[in-house]
Amino acid sequence: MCSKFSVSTTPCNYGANDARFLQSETSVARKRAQGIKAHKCSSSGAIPRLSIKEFIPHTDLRVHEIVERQSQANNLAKQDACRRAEMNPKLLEEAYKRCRNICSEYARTYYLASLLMTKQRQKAIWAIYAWGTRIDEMVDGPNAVYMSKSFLDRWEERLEDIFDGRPYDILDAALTDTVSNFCLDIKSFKEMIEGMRMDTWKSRYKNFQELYLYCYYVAGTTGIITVPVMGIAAESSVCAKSIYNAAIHFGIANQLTNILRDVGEDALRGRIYLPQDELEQFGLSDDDVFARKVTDNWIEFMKEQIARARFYYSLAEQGISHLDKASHWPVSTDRPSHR
Ligand SMILES: CC(C)=CCC/C(C)=C/CC/C(C)=C/CC/C(C)=C/[C@@H]1[C@@H](COP(=O)(O)OP(=O)(O)O)[C@]1(C)CC/C=C(\C)CC/C=C(\C)CCC=C(C)C
Repeated sequence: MCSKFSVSTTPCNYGANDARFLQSETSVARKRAQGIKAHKCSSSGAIPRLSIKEFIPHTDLRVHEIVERQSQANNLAKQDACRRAEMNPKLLEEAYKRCRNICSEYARTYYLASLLMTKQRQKAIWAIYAWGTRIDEMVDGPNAVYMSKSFLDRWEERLEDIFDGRPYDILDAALTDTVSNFCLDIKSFKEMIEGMRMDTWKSRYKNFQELYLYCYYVAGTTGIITVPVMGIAAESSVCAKSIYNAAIHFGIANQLTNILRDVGEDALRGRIYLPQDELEQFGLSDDDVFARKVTDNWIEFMKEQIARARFYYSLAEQGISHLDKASHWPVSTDRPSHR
């Protein structure tokens, strides 16, 4: 039984609560815009303002379609028609133990957050993390030079097998169990692989729209995958789509934070995950990034990028209160407390 899968079936014909939810998103945007003061650049006069408060509509990302699919899975769960993977309990115990070890070793913060969750949810987070970080390592890790299209194609085949109840290895077995426990949909996992594919051919982002799409693929998808695990509060009256949108924003905020944290490390691999047009507006170029010189322009540029990441955290914030109560604390601890 997929009893933990609790996507609200509230239709998305925006009611009063949704209107309030969306309205407050725009008022956060407005406040954010007011909060950014014009400042002077030491070398070239006034520093440009970036449109960090601009919404990137999710229309093209087919979030609606994903929410629909998850809701259908939920209905299957209610009829107990969800495909169950039968696996040896001892093997599963070992599988989750290994996923837990990976999560605690590679992602201390996420791991600590997971310890605040119910047992079934924490196991799911470990399995999702272990799967995601393995592809991330293939694309970003020391063996990334050997990465090829066929490798990722193979990973996608393995994903299909996970969802068909035929895991390839013991870590995949944990994910097979998780996707059947929570009736997760395969689409967002496939999109995450798509984001990893982008990493194999793209190392520059013309503007924020392009970077946003990348962040959606690699991290927004994590938000979508995690919502059914965290559960939507039974008493929540906003439509599921707004909660999924908040979860996407949460993933994007986390990814933007990672990008800003790792600028130097990424540059060593020839990658710059910063909008090229915005670098240019601040009088900066790829060479400045590679030179790792902290100039006044760089500091001002980074301040704007940090403000944008915070903006996405603020968009995500309200969504947290619509999750199952037991998930509020663990998810809240997973974002920076300093605003
Ligand atoms: C609550 C909780 C602890 C959830 C975490 C689950 C998780 C972290 C899964 C990540 C899976 C993963 C590794 C995917 C590969 C793609 C990738 C690298 C994504 C980046 C994660 C950073 O991981 P790490 O720091 O190990 O990466 P580096 O080694 O530094 O490259 C991401 C930044 C994505 C993180 C995404 C989230 C934290 C979103 C979680 C969403 C929710 C909990 C839903 C919240 C719901 C609402 C309504 C707000």
